[in-house]
Parts: sequence; C-alpha cells; structure tokens
Amino acid sequence: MSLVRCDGVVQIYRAQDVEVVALRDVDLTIAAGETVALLGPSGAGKSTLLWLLAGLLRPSAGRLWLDGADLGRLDQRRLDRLRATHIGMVLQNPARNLIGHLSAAQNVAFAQRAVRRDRRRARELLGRVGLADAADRPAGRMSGGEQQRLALAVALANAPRLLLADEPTSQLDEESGRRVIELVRDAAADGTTAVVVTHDPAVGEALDRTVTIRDGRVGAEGRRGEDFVVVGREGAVQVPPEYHHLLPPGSMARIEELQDGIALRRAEP
Ligand SMILES: Nc1ncnc2c1ncn2[C@@H]1O[C@H](COP(=O)(O)OP(=O)(O)OP(=O)(O)O)[C@@H](O)[C@H]1O
Repeated sequence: MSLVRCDGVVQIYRAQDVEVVALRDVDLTIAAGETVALLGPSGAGKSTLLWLLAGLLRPSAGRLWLDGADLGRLDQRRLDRLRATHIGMVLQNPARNLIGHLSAAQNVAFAQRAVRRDRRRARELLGRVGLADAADRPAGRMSGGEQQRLALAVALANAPRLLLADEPTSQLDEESGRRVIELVRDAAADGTTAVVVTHDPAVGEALDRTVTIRDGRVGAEGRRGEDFVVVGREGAVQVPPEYHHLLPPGSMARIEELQDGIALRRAEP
C-alpha cells in the first residue's frame, strides 16, 4: 500500500515579477514503512518537495496524496489536523522546529497535543536522542546539535505516519548521526514512513531507497546499493552528471536497440 503519491507535481514560486520553477512533473510513490533518502544538488527542489509533502505548500499543479487524502485540496482545518496527527517534520534550521522558552520535555509534549499524550514515549525519545538529562533545559539555550536532536524527538512525538526531515544530521558528529539514523529506522519498523533530505552518504546508505532530484525532477533512484535512471513523463531520461564527459548536455546521440533496452552512443559532429 502506498502512503505517499505524487502525480505530476509542479511548484512555481512567484516573487514580484520573477517566477522560479522549483519542481516540474514530479511522479513519486512511497510505500508505507519505506525509508527514502532524498538526494540532489543544491537548489534541485528537495526542500520544496518536503514542504509540499508536509502540507506547508500547496502545489501549483499536479496532485499529492497522503494516506488517501489529497493534500492540495483539503480545507485548511482538515489539513492542520492531518499535519498534527499524521506528520512529523524536522525543518532545515533546527531552532525553527522548537519553542525556545519551553523545555525539551515541554516541546515534545506540545507535539503530542493532537494525539493521546504519551509521557513514556516522550521520555524514551529524549533518551534515544541523548537528551535524557536535558529534559528540563529550555530549547532556546541548547547548542545547534542538541536542537537538531531535540527536533527529531519532537517530530516523532506524535508517532507520525510520515516523518519528513531536512538534513537532520548536518550539525551532528558521527556518533550522534548514527543514533539519528537508527531512530529513523526503528520508527520505520514501527510503521513510520520516512523521507529524509540529506547530503550525508551514511544516511543514504542506511535507508531503503534513494531518490535523486535534479532540475526539479526525479532523475534517478537507488535501491540496495544499485543506481537507476528514471524514465519520466514523455520518456525523458536525465543523463547523470558523471557521464556528461561522454554525452555532454546538448550533444546528439544515436539510439541502439538492445534486447532488454536501449543504448545511447554519441553521434560524431
Ligand atoms: N520561497 C521561495 N521563493 C522563491 N524561490 C524559492 C523559494 N524557495 C526556494 N526557491 C527556489 O526554488 C529552487 C529549489 O529550492 P529548494 O530549496 O527546494 O532546493 P534544495 O534542493 O532543497 O536546495 P538545498 O540543498 O540548497 O537546500 C531554488 O532555485 C530556490 O532558489
């Protein structure tokens, strides 16, 4: 059963007279319980896709479903409710996930406001992110790394169906990073689907699947250590940058039919 489905999702930002097409025709299906690392160069559209999946943005075109609910078409009240009960999110800037004057424990408790309050889960999560002894400290007085770990505990506090995390290990040392990955995988074993934007190879390797966004499209996917290009809408395939020396963008290629696919060979000019 798929938990997330994106169908031709387009996101266009409009700032004054300038339009930026951040995502163009993203098709993506994520199964319940799957863990996905979202990869790609800076500016490719990864955070935008995460914001759309979180219901923080509505797509300019195309449709997104979460657990059968059409995120772009829910009214604001239902969307807010779905977000509070079904979604946990770690934003790129960890402090933005937290209420600075509240303690770590109060932040976790606040994230459970729409579901049954579970003090045991809250304590356990703080322990798992190495903050058991910091439960009473105000979030605003924590270091960037501590805030990042607390943000993950907060995001998992409501036992979400979908965890969305933007660079959750960027400020962590190797050991803390490993703990974060373990926590994401354990949450997945308990039924939480996870989509994690990352530049950290350790995260990519530890999750079930990688999805690479390039130029606003799903350009490639990886499963169990093997990488694949994705044949998109209208048959478009992005040649990965590591092959650009053989087939530079703008070059012409001959198509050779093989028994199980095609080969592209550079046409001499
Ligand atoms: N609020 C906004 N208004 C206008 N343009 C935006 C806005 N947010 C993002 N963009 C643009 O949309 C494109 C995709 O941005 P996005 O942040 O989704 O990329 P990203 O892959 O997450 O990058 P990074 O790895 O650097 O975080 C970029 O060209 C970016 O400049």
